Amino acid sequence: MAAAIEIQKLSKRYGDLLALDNIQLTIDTGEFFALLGPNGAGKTTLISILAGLTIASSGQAKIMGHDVVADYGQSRRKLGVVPQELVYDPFFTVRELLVIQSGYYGIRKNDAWIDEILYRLDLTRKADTNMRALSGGMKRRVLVAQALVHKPPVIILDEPTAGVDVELRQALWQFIKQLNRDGHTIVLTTHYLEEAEALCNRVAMLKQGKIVVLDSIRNLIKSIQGLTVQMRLSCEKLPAALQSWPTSSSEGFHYFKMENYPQIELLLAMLRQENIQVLDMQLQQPDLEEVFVKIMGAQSLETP
Ligand SMILES: Nc1ncnc2c1ncn2[C@@H]1O[C@H](COP(=O)(O)OP(=O)(O)OP(=O)(O)O)[C@@H](O)[C@H]1O
Repeated sequence: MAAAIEIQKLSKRYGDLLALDNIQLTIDTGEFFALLGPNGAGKTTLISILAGLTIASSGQAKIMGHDVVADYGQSRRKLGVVPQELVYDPFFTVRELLVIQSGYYGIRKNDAWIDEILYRLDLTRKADTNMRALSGGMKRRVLVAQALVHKPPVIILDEPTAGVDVELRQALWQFIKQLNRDGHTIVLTTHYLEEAEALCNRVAMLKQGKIVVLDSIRNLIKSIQGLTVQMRLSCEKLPAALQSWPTSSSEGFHYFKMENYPQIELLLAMLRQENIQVLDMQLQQPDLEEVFVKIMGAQSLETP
C-alpha cells in the first residue's frame, strides 16, 4: 500500500532563500505525525506544496501514491488541509459553504456526511448562520469541516489551535483523535509542544528548511538523560556544600539537575545536614519541549 505522504529530495527556493532544503520524508497511513519547527522553518511552504498550491523547485511529493503535480486531482482528493489563516467567504452560510466545497470535489449528495461533521464539531446550531456572523473559534471549526467534506484519508492541520480557547481545543482534539482511530492519517503543526507530545507518535523537526530530527516522540524523550527536581527551600541562597550541584533558580524555586533517582536521596541528605527544610518539591521529567529547545536553541519557542 502506498504511503500516506512520500516526499523525495524536495527543495523550494524563493530567490536567494532556500525555504526547503532536500526534504526526504515518508509518513505511513494511520500515523499521527507532528511537523515542528520555529517560525520560518518551512512548515507552511511544505504543506502548500503537498496541497498543490506551491510548486517545488525540485524533488517530488506524493499523497497516497499520487504525485501532487502530475496527478494533482487525485492527490488533492486524498488530502484535507486545515489552513493556519482564517480565510472564508462571508456571503455563505456554513452549510452552503460545505455544499459548495463538496461540489469542488464532484460530490453531489453529501448531506449525511456534512450533518455528521457539523455535529461532531458542534456546529449544528450554526449550520444556517452566515460565515461573517460567526466568532473566530466557530470560523476555525468551519475550516476544519471544510477540510473534511470529501472524507480525505490524509489530513494536515496547520496550527489549528493557535488562539483557540481551551474548550474548543479539547473538542477539536477529541474529534481529530477519533478520525485517526478511524484510519485517517493526521499531520499536525503546532507551537504547543505538549499538544504534539500528547497526540502524536512521530515527529519531524524542521530548522531552516532542513529536517534535523525524525523519530518517535518516545525515543526522543528517552534520549534526554536525567531529571530535574524543583524545590522551594527554607533558605534563599544555597549553602557552599551544594554549590557544585548543577542548579538554577527562578521565582523562589531552585532547580536541581540529576542523572537518576538515587541522587534525590543524596540531595535530601545534604539539605538535612545543612538544616534546610524542603517547603515544596516537584519532579520534572524530560519532555518534548526540552528536546526541541536542545535541538533548536532557546529562541525557537517564539510563537507567531
Ligand atoms: N511567497 C514567498 N516568497 C518569499 N519568501 C517566502 C514565501 N513564502 C515563505 N517564504 C519564506 O520561506 C521561509 C519559510 O516560511 P514558512 O512560512 O514555510 O515557515 P513556517 O515554518 O511555516 O513558519 P511559521 O511557523 O511562522 O508559520 C521563511 O523565511 C519565509 O519568509
